[in-house]
Amino acid sequence: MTTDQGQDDVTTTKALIVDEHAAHRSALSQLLAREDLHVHQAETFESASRIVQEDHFDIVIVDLGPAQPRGRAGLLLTEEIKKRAPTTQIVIVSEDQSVGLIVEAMHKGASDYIVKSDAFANQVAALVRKLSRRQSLRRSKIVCTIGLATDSEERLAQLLDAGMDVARLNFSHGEHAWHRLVCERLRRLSDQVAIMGDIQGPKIRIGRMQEDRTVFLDPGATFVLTSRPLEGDANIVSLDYPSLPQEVKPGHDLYLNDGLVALRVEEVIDGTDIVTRVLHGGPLTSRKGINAPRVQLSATVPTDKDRRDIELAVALDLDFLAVSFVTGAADLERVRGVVHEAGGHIPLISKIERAAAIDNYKEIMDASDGIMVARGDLAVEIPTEDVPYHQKDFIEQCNQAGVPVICATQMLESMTVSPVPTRAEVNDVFNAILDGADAVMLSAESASGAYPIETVQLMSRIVTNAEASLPPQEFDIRDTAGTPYFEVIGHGISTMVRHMDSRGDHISAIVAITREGYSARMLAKYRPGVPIIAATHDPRVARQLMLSRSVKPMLLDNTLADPSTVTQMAILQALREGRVRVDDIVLTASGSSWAPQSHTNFIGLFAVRDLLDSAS
Ligand SMILES: Nc1ncnc2c1ncn2[C@@H]1O[C@H](COP(=O)(O)OP(=O)(O)OP(=O)(O)O)[C@@H](O)[C@H]1O
Ligand SMILES: CC(=O)C(=O)O
Repeated sequence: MTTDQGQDDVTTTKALIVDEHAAHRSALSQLLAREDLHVHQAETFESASRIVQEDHFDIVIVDLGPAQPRGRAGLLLTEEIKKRAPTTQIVIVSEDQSVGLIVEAMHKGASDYIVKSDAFANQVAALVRKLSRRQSLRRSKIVCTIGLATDSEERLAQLLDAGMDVARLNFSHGEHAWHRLVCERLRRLSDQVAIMGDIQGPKIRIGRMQEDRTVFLDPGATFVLTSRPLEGDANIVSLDYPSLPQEVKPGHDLYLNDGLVALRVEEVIDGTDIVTRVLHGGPLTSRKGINAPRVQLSATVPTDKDRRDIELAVALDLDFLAVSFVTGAADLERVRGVVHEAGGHIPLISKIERAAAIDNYKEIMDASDGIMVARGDLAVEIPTEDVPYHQKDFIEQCNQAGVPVICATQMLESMTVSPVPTRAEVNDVFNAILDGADAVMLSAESASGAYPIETVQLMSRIVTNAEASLPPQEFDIRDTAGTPYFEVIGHGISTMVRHMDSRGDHISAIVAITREGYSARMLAKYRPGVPIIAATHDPRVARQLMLSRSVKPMLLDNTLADPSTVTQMAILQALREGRVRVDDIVLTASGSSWAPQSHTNFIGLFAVRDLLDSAS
């Protein structure tokens, strides 16, 4: 049986089910078809062996059957497929839960082993969904703004397959019901994707144009911004910030639509209407933003709207909250207060988009859980040619401090209308990774563009290429002077990776056991140049690590145990999930059971094979 042939290349994962029971095959096929997989079936190992010689499968599910020697034949099939197609993921299903058989299956190359129970078909389907989002080699992260172009379940699934790590919901657009719906869809599709809410802050926007038309402002024309409610046209439009007429003065310049349109204030009439002259004309649509760089605005973050949006963010248990128009640490203090009042705890990402934020950058960074270089507004608030210098400087300071940093806006802007970006845009994404950004972000490209999936796929390829050009150790190992003494562990692990490399013994991953995510971030700060598998029991911590470069969160499927057992279980789980291989050498970082209050204080060095041998 084959599902609908997909229209594009993001829905072509192929799976083969090998099971002697027709009823089991058909039940599982139906479940997998819902995951948009192309599903084939084989009744016997012999027919499966023939099918895999003729066709490539991404995933093969092998039911070992009730007893030996059938099980043995299934393991031989596993070995044969792995030899022929090493990238094929094999899931073994069996009633036999003996450790010896499980270990042997892993040795033969199985990615996972599911013990048959009443719910096994659902378990297999969930695992296959996970495996089909192929383990990406990319270490830096991709943030996608969700909008009307991508809010369907189908599109969201395609964004995930294409490489979205964090979904951004911009509270400047859309009703609460819409944000709630998108969140529910995302959570249904993935327990790993992080969701970031973005509060508007004291951003001034124009109101609606009549029938949401696009109007054109001609240079030299008069244009009025009014606090009176009305539907806009090419002569006048309303404002969503009623005190602006009191706060501007003749001679002030106002920029609309990310600076595409510039207006000079001539006079204010009746305390409500700002009469302006159009300096640079251009198109204008409903709800576009206004920047007033020289105006001392009285509004601060959080606004009343922000408070309502924060309550929603807490109710939806969002993983990050981006805070617009931050000017100092006090703004973050107030936002944090509102988050706590609403009964939540959400890491805050400060958006750097005001001139004042540049002056107060250090205090903002120290008070933030992450930084976003929000180049859209920043390039209007300060001279556009000054932005690249600040981008590099902010990223460098974040890297030094171990604070995750996102580079945002217009990264592949031309792909909103074209399947091919400009050469300069490709360079921009590449260079942001060389600068050291943990994540790169898409705005209109993924929210309202014509090619959202293609844009994410391309961004992922550019990022992977950029990472390949980085030196194996991204930095000269940083000094730990001035940091807490336990950060020496992060420094030490990075040094060990480098030393092992110089001997020709490559470390393939660091497995870090992390309760609150701190140790994984601390390891990432020293940019060891290999994936950090952050093993945690807390799904929220796992999602909040999605923003940090090199950190690959892994939700532990075992229950709490002492730290050394958790480390062993974590390596075995990483092996089952295809994150490490049998021949790999891994470093581990964890706490100890006899100093449970301490931070990470144990480093381990393991050959994965030894661990398997001792478990058998
Ligand atoms: N929830 C949404 N619904 C509809 N369109 C959206 C949504 N989110 C974003 N968009 C569209 O994508 C464009 C770019 O998204 P982005 O989040 O950068 O918004 P913005 O309005 O430019 O700004 P800001 O980030 O300053 O709030 C928006 O101008 C809007 O047209
Ligand atoms: C992302 C955003 O808000 C900006 O670039 O202005």
